[in-house]
Amino acid sequence: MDPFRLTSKKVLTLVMVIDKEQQKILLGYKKRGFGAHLWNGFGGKVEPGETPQQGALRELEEEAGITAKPEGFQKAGLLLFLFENDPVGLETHVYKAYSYQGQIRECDEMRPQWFNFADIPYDQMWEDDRIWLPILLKEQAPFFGRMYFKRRPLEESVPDQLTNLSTSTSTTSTAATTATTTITTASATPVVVETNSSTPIASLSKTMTATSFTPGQPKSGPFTMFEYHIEQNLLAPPKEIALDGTIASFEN
Ligand SMILES: Nc1ncnc2c1[nH]c(=O)n2[C@H]1C[C@H](O)[C@@H](COP(=O)(O)OP(=O)(O)OP(=O)(O)O)O1
Repeated sequence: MDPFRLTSKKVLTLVMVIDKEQQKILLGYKKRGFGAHLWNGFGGKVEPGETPQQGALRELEEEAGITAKPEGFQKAGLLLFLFENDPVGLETHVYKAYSYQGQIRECDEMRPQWFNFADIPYDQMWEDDRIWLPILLKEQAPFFGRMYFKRRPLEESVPDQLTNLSTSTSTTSTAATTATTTITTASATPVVVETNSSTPIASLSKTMTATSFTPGQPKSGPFTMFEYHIEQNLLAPPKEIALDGTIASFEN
C-alpha cells in the first residue's frame, strides 16, 4: 500500500514577512511544538470558521505582534506536506507580507529576527524551505509543491559526506520554452530552481532521493524530506489540494 496515501488533511498557514528595500526576511525561531528549534515563517492551524487568509493574519499577530497591511499581503503558493504512514496531509497556504503595522515582539512560541536574503539559515529550517523560499523571494508567480517526509531513524549514523544522493529532474511544462534547474543538496547552499519561460504556465517537476544525511542538514525534528515535486509560474495561486495530492482549485 502507498505509504503516502491521504484520507484527510489539516489546513495550515505560513506568512513570510519581507522588507523589499532592505532585502531582508523576518523569521521566527520556534521555541516549542511542531518544528521546534527551527526558523520558519509565522503561521499555524486554520481554526473552524476561518478562511486560510484570516487564519494567516491572526497567527501573524499572535506570533510576531504585527498586522499585515492588505495592500502588501499576497498569496505566494500552496504546499502539501506528506508524512510516511500518516494519512493526514498538511495543506499549507503560504503568504507574503510586504508591509505591516505594529511592533514586532517575541511570544512564548516564536522569537522573531530579521535575516538578510543572503544569510537565510536554511540549515536550521525545514528542509523544504530551500526549495520554495528562493522562488518566493524572487517574486515569481505562484507555486505549488508536494514535500514527502520520512521519519528519521532515531539512531542513524551520520557520515561526514553525503554519499548516496541521486537526483532526477524532469520538465513537465506544457509550454515552457527553456527551463534550467540546479539542485544542490550536499551543502547548506539553497536549492536554486529557475524556470525561464515566455509563456505564463510552466510546471517544473523534480524528484530527489537521499539515502544518507550530513551533519549540515536541517534539524527538522524526527523527519527528513526524501522527495519533492514543485510547480511554479502558475497563472493563479492554488486554493485547495485534492486528497490525491493535485491542485483541486485556484484562487479567483
Ligand atoms: N515542512 C514544513 N516547512 C515549512 N513550514 C512548515 C512545515 N511543516 C509545517 O507545519 N510548517 C509550518 C506551517 C505552520 O506555519 C507551522 C506549524 O503550525 P503549528 O505550530 O502546528 O500550528 P499552531 O496552530 O500554531 O499550533 P499550536 O499553537 O496549536 O500548537 O509550521
